[in-house]
Amino acid sequence: MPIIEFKNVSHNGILHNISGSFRESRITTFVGPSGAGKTTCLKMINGLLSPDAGEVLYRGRDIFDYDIGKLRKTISMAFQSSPMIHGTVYDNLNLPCEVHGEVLSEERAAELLEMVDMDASFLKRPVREISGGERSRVALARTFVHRPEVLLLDEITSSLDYVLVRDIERLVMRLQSEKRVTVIWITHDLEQARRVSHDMWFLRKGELLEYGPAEFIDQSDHPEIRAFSKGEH
Ligand SMILES: Nc1ncnc2c1ncn2[C@@H]1O[C@H](COP(=O)(O)OP(=O)(O)OP(=O)(O)O)[C@@H](O)[C@H]1O
Repeated sequence: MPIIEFKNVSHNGILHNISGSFRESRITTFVGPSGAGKTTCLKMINGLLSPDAGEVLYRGRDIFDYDIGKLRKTISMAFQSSPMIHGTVYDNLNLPCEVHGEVLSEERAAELLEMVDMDASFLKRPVREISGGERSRVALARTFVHRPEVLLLDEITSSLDYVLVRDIERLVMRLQSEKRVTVIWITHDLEQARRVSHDMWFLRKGELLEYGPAEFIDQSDHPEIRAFSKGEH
């Protein structure tokens, strides 16, 4: 059974009758031209938006049948430019706990940093003093606070230079394979999508033109996909 499934999902004139699924413990990237509805789709998966028609299923059940607070622990999200609050790295890692009236232990915080190859001395550092690459690592560590089953990543490398982009890609791939999480990742960068994807979803103008194992992006007969894969968009 797919871990997540869209069934005839439409939303606000932005998404049109989307039906498709995501395999568990895989990296699926959302690709397609700007304005295609990628972010809108991602927000449907953790209940930030709801369909006007159709349903989004998590392990076979409509996501709105779940307690939405619990669901957001299971399905965690990181956005473009890694929004951070003022304060220390610890304060930022603690944020998802604070939202749920919990407190993150120092030990767990150190463990989370270790997962992203940072040492515990960073916990007391103000975030304004850390580098862009370290910020991205902290943002990624933060998505793991509640031991999620699914990570939703929206353009997490778009503000980084090429070397750091590759570092973060390797990190996500390592964490995905170690923790067996399901990753759903929006990227504007088709080369990045080719490097990291097991599967892809190709969206255009709110329609899902094709999805499945990533190779289709270079083998599709669909003229729109062929043009996109050759950079003609
Ligand atoms: N709250 C909203 N109200 C009305 N239109 C919206 C809203 N949010 C997004 N849109 C529109 O819906 C379309 C899809 O937006 P979305 O952000 O999902 O696309 P995207 O594929 O993620 O785009 P990009 O790659 O540029 O980030 C766009 O035309 C956008 O302007």
